Amino acid sequence: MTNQNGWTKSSWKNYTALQQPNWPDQKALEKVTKDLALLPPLVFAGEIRTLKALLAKASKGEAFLIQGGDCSEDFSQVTAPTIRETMKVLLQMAVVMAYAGGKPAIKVGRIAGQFAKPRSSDTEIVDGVELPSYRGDMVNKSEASIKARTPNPKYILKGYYLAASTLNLLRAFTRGGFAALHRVQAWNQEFVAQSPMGRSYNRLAAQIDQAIKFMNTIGIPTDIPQVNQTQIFTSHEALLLPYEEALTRIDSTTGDWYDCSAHMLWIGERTRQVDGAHVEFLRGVLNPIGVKIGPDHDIDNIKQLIETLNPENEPGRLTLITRMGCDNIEKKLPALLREIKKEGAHIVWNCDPMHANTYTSESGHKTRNFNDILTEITRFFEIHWAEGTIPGGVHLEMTGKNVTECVGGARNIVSEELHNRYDTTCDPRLNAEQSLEVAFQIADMIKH
Ligand SMILES: O=C[C@H](O)[C@H](O)COP(=O)(O)O
Ligand SMILES: C=C(OP(=O)(O)O)C(=O)O
Ligand SMILES: [Mn+2]
Repeated sequence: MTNQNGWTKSSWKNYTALQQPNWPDQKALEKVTKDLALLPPLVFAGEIRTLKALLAKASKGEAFLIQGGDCSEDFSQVTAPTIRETMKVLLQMAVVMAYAGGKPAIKVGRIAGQFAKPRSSDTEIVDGVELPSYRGDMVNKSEASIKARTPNPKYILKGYYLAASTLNLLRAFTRGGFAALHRVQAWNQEFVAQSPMGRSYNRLAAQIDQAIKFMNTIGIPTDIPQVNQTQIFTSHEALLLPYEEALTRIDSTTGDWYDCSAHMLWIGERTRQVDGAHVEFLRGVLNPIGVKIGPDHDIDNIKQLIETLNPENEPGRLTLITRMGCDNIEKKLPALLREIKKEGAHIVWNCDPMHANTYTSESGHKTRNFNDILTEITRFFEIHWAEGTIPGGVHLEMTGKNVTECVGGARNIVSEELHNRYDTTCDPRLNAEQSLEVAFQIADMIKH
């Protein structure tokens, strides 16, 4: 079935798709995608439209987007504690934005499907042996052996089921009372509570608690969805196009196409070619779409991407996720903002302060420095203020766990400590305390 300009859910196949795994068994891949196409969608189109409406507010400065989660979700970490702790940090960050920053936060996880990774190189050398690179748990395993690194399409199906169970738990927590504002104090984790950030958070939580008690005292009902419930949306990089196609469905209520693998999908820095398969695929679904933009972008090319992905200039449809690096952002972002502003395009400008601030420590760990991350965020805000554009959100690699993957922060993790709890299978994440610290800093800026 075709919609505008020859798009179908398979038309991407006529274009070049970069960063696809070398599946050894094409027949097995086809079988998996056929099976997937018969399985239920993971999200409902109505929820996707709700997110788009919220993002339209972020594009006007009336809300702030917090998008965050693992670089690469790990199948073995799809457990209740891991999901709960990541969700708690997102809730904490959102409450800090809303209470200290005075702006409602839109919570979007890199969760329930962030299982496929683009890599700089097809192979890597581990202990002198050349192996295919790890490309995410939906593709191969991170262990260093030829067998583990061979792409296997059955992992796609496993990823679908794990995404479904993650979403199920998120819905239960956010709708079933766990995320109620009465419990704002309980979201602080033990290892964070004793830290400077944890103490600031506790003070803020106590004030919210008092406000709710006061409302109860004077007879304002607090047993209402605005207090009792919340919504966490899902997102991932739409990299594995056979998976995305299989979950792309017509919404029976409107007749429109949606990619029902997640509420929001983004296109990575490495796959955003205007004439590439990823752009072709995403232009035809009505979800909110993100595009990563690194320091080597060409402004005319970004204009073409905007025209292709959002020809109607619909607010909330397009989020541009800039990841320039703390040293490059002042050179690169102002001209981009100025030129796109001239076009009158409605954009949610989102700051990814992680991906251009990565380096390898002496110990051999891929890491990021907390100060570089904060510097990129601060400059992002300052540049937007100077250009008269709107800083709409932040995109973080983070976890609720007490990992030691990024150096710095209030506890000043040093590079010698990275090996203590370095659990990521791909890029280094902020831990719960470092994430909360970022939230307080942002809250200060969104009050502006
Ligand atoms: O998360 C993103 C990418 O997969 C990652 O940054 C690329 O890393 P690499 O250069 O180690 O392949
Ligand atoms: C691969 C990623 O980012 P980018 O496309 O910006 O490099 C990512 O977000 O993990
Ligand atoms: Mn990453």
